Amino acid sequence: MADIESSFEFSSSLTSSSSLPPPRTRIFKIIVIGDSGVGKTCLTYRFCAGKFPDKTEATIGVDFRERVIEIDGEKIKVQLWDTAGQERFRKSMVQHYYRNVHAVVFVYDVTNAASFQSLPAWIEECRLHALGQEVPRILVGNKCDLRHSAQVNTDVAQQFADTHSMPLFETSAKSPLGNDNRQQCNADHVEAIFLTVAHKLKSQKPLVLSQPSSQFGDTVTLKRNEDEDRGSWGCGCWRS
Ligand SMILES: Nc1nc2c(ncn2[C@@H]2O[C@H](COP(=O)(O)OP(=O)(O)OP(=O)(O)O)[C@@H](O)[C@H]2O)c(=O)[nH]1
Repeated sequence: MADIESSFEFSSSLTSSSSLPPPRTRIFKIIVIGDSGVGKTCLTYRFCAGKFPDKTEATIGVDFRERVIEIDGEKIKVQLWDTAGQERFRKSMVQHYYRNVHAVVFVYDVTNAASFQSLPAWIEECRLHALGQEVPRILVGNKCDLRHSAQVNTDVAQQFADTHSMPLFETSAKSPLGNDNRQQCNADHVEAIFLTVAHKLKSQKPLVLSQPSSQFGDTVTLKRNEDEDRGSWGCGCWRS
């Protein structure tokens, strides 16, 4: 079984002067994987910085971006790990990606059939690192602003997503009104996709403290109950 853990970060600035437990921020680690060039950097940048990046270069190893969001009054840090798609830039880092992962986002490029065909290999790589169906996973078809050049049919993608028990989201990290856009494409999905994952993670069963913190200011790790809910999303495919 995958090691599904949730980290809590304690605010050290508030710990010394008060006997009350310090405020804490749950951290959800979400890894974003898929072939090189499918738009992982652009998707994560869009969610964390709110815009499409001016220019990107191939990711080397891993980048991570964070954004704090509030759900039902609780502050949650969404940590997106943007992994390198190119094998030569992945080798040394792979072990680090897969530790303490709360959710996986698989990305393909709707204009690149090969990136869709690579998905089983990415799923297998996750499985080999103990990230199977018990970990929330979603499938994202990116670059739907280039729909006229699409090579991956939505129905085929949906079938694949169903087979692997994942919700499918087709979206664009780029503006829906970009030059190449002929059909309205809901880029707000980028926001909604990651928020959906965060809601899903937050709504999972309460956490049980498994490792006591010796000092406030440390990051402690909480482990989930063994019998937690598995894989039910209650949300379907979002298409533009
Ligand atoms: N039209 C369009 N182009 C996009 C979109 N998302 C990304 N791109 C472009 O696709 C190219 C690759 O994007 P990246 O985000 O760097 O791809 P990546 O998956 O992070 O690539 P690696 O770091 O090599 O794994 C860049 O030229 C982006 O501008 C999109 O939604 N629409």
